[in-house]
Amino acid sequence: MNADRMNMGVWTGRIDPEPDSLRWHQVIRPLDAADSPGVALIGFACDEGVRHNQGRPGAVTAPAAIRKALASLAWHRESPAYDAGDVACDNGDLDAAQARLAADVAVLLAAGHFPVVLGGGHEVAYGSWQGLAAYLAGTTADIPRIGIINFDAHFDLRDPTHVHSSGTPFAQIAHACADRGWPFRYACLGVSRAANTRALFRRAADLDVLVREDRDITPLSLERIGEDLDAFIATCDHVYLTIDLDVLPAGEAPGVSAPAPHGVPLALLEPLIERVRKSGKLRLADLAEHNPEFDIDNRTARVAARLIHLLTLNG
Ligand SMILES: N=CN[C@@H](CCC(=O)O)C(=O)O
Ligand SMILES: [Mn+2]
Ligand SMILES: [Mn+2]
Repeated sequence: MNADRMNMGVWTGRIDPEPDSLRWHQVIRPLDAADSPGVALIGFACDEGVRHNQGRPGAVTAPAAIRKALASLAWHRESPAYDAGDVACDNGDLDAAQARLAADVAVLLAAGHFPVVLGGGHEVAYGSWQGLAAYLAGTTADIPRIGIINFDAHFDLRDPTHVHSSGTPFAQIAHACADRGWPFRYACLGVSRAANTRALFRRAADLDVLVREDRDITPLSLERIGEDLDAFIATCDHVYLTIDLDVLPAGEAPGVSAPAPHGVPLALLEPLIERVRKSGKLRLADLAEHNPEFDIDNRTARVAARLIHLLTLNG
């Protein structure tokens, strides 16, 4: 494993004296103590891509902030949870950091774990996806149909020709799929029309991306959008879920590089994420763009922790 920065000391919190009152910090163990498959958290302590994308750096400390928020949440799982430590971005070499994350994600998948990657800027996605791709390439002769479901205010489909950043991961994945002769199946939900240029909308259309804008995700449309998501998932063999926390309204997630004036509230996001989890095809998830420097009362870290709790509820 490339992840080395391990600090189990972050896993502390309240301890209730009554029985059956466990919290994450009392249950989670270091990965090297793993004896059976479970959830494996791995941090991507990197905001180099945010820097390359003219954003506000700070996401490098997000993995620790998210672990801290998760530590005190109630434990409702049956199978174990492990902390695999952090992959860091050394000497600003983003491509190398993504490759090291990918290698670790592939190892975790091969061991039967459900990896949840704690970004980091959204450049984490290129590392996460490469890990799933490497694992699948090594285990099946068939061409894998990977569905990427991104909850995000942004497409992150910028042209990666000149710079690799937090704004380019899905364009990089599209190129990687084309090189391999694999289909590129991408759904981006929560997109802000105001925050994405016409060029990006055109690229999304050219790539046949399933797009739902932030303002179109309402209590009334939720069921229909859920059905659209189910139909998308039905065309895929494996799902990679990536959640950019800037999809949430700025009031719910202030601690991000690019806070959303509109956003999609957690109350609408959760039922959609539940559908993804219940599909039985979810292999890998990550959370991106948390920036603790701009958080207010750990709101964003708490939302991230709650989403991890939701994603791992029935394991
Ligand atoms: N991962 C973030 N991507 C956004 C950032 C937008 C911004 O910084 O305003 C993007 O490139 O569009
Ligand atoms: Mn975003
Ligand atoms: Mn993003």
